[in-house]
Amino acid sequence: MKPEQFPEALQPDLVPTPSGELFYRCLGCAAEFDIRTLLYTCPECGRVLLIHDRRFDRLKKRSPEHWRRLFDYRRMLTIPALTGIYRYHEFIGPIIPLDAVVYLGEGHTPMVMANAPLQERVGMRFFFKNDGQNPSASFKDRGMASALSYINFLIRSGVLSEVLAVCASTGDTSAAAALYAAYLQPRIKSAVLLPHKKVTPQQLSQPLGSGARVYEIPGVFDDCMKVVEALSEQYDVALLNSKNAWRILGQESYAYEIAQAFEYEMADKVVVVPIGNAGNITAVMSGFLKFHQVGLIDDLPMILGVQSAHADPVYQYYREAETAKRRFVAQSVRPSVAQAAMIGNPVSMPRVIELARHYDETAGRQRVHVVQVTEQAIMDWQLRANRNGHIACTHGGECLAGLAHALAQGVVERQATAVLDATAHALKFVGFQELYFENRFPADYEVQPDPELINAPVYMHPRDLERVPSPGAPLDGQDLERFVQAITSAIAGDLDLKKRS
Ligand SMILES: N[C@@H](CCOP(=O)(O)O)C(=O)O
Repeated sequence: MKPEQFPEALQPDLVPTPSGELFYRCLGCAAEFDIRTLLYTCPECGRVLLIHDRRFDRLKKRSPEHWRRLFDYRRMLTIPALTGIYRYHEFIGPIIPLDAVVYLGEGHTPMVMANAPLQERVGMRFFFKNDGQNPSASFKDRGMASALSYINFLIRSGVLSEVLAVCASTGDTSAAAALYAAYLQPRIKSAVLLPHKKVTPQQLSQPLGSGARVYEIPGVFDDCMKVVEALSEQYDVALLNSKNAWRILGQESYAYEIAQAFEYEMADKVVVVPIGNAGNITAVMSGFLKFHQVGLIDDLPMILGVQSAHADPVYQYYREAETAKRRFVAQSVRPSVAQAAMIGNPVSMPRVIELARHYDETAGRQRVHVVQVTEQAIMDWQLRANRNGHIACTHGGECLAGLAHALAQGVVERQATAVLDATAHALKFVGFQELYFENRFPADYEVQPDPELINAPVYMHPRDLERVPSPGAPLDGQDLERFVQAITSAIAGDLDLKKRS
């Protein structure tokens, strides 16, 4: 639909133009900094930053009803820049002109309702939101679309000319960073740091394919992150991890899409996210808070963060019930099937502490919870979900394990409806499925396969078959007939099929 075909009352606001006054604010000392500089930490005290809009209150001048209609009608526009996360332009990056927006197909991922048997097994109604259906097959694309649109904007405004973008990654971030950088080459190039042998082959293939410079280093993600921080402090590079507050803005779109999908009725909703570097839970809380501030939603949904017992620093922090006694302690992580979240020192922890406090305060009760699950539960629930028609990765399994656990503990009510973040596509983590099916998990993962969930291919090669086809050597005539009949009978026997009369 063309803008002039939309209702008149919406037309002036349909296609957003740059507005607002963004600035960085330090979470430590509250110092404020110009948005036109690439900043990741406070130059004064070294703490992380968040981006605020000095003119945010202008958004309250439009009624909630007007916003809802605007977002709904924007769905019908055919302008590429408004097709992805920038449908929520005013909330995500109002200073970015639409011609600087980088859109590679991210956002608006499907919410798939669990089928009846799976809902019954878990004990409540829930959906997976499949962020594995983003272009690089994970939720990180939301944040990269935002961070790279911002860099593109700086290049177009003449603030920057060439950019080397760097990130540390357990796999997904590097895939997304390399993809978006490749789209903007030659002005932007990327280099990614991965912990050697702690990234799946599928994830490793992604930045390689996009042409990034890929470094593998000893240690775990936290070590890569330290090097990337040092690089960004000492050299002119653009850090693309979620330490970069522009990443958080883009990932807020996940919350906006959920609110829109439920017609903004959030009172009885639970949003379940796995926690690794903690950028995602930060963005989800921040997104819902912004929509609440302008009255787009009346209630804040419950946020349920989930961590594996092998990498659970955030869970350990919140385990202490008394706020004043809580102390964050960075952890040394153990091998985890939720490998993307194998992080002992999440860079967004200060943001989580601040936003969770604000979230609970705004809701007037505890609305942010963090639970811990076992590696066994993650694998079992992931496979169970996929057997019921989902494409959840291990982190989707982690969310489902967390939901089942929270339900059993009474943290989540049975009448609620949950949305689980399937953060990446199952195919990225298929190696863990293989280890499970072949019962080959190294002992430190602490995973034993449930025989009911194991599956393996059946090789059909009847012994009495003298000739079988092979590539370049097909069968024909009677040989082909014998082959087809022998395999048909063998499969029918295995499946216990009754012959048609
Ligand atoms: N799970 C992440 C770790 C880095 O997270 P980020 O959101 O801070 O970039 C990954 O995929 O690399």
